Amino acid sequence: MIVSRPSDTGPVLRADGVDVVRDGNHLLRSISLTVHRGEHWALLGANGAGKSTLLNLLGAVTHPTRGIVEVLGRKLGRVDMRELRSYLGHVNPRHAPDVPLRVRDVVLTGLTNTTALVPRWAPTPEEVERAGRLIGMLGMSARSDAHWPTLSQGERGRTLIARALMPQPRLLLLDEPATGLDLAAREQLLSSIDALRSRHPSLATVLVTHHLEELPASTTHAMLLREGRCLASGRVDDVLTTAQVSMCFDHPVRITRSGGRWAARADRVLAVDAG
Ligand SMILES: Nc1ncnc2c1ncn2[C@@H]1O[C@H](COP(=O)(O)OP(=O)(O)OP(=O)(O)O)[C@@H](O)[C@H]1O
Repeated sequence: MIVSRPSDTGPVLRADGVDVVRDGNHLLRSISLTVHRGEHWALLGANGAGKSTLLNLLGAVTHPTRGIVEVLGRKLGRVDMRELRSYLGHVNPRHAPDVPLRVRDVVLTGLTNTTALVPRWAPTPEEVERAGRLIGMLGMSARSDAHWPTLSQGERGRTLIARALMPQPRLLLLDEPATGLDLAAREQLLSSIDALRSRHPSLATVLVTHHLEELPASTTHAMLLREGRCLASGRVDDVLTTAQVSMCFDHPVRITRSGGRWAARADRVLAVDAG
């Protein structure tokens, strides 16, 4: 079992020949992926493609059935998963505090990885200051005294990212962070993610989404999943092509990139041909 902080060198994540089988169903087949410092990966695929299953492996939540997964240089199966999880930030949009905490207290619970403030635990002045800086970076300073139930969904999302960053993780996992956000809230969130990445150049991130419009411009790499298999993986401009994304979603779409961001439009000519 590990007792020391994971090493700061080598790949942040490595999966090699990973299969996940649950109740006789193959949820992932032969998945391999290496994520280095400073890389920002997008995991894309249709409903049920296996994105959350893969993110749960990368977040040291579950074990693979076959193959190797190394998180921060530690091989799953040989480590204390709970301890390993304390070294990475995992933003789960379904997270909810047990009690109606204020934004800055929700962010501080990132240090204890709990849903409430731990009794008789107190953050250091440096930790309080860091929480304030992260709240500012995520554009939430004006709301830092607001209580969780009064926050909009977009404000909750940004609060949870600040919370996940409190332990100064080398790896941040984002599970559909823009789902349910209106246009302005989505754009604020994506700008915050871009700002975060440029201020922390050695941070690695993996972001799951169904929608190319929800990818921050700072995305560097992508993996397309279809029915549990990797269809394409590598540098983002090599992966997010019209042909590959159409195959991934089993629907003809045309992919464009402008101002760093992506858009997918149904390709009517191909759709008619396909029909
Ligand atoms: N414990 C389980 N036992 C059997 N099947 C499961 C189990 N967990 C997930 N699945 C199935 O595995 C497939 C992949 O699920 P997963 O949640 O990883 O997909 P996803 O790409 O994240 O989908 P979505 O975009 O809808 O969230 C789905 O068909 C799901 O129903």
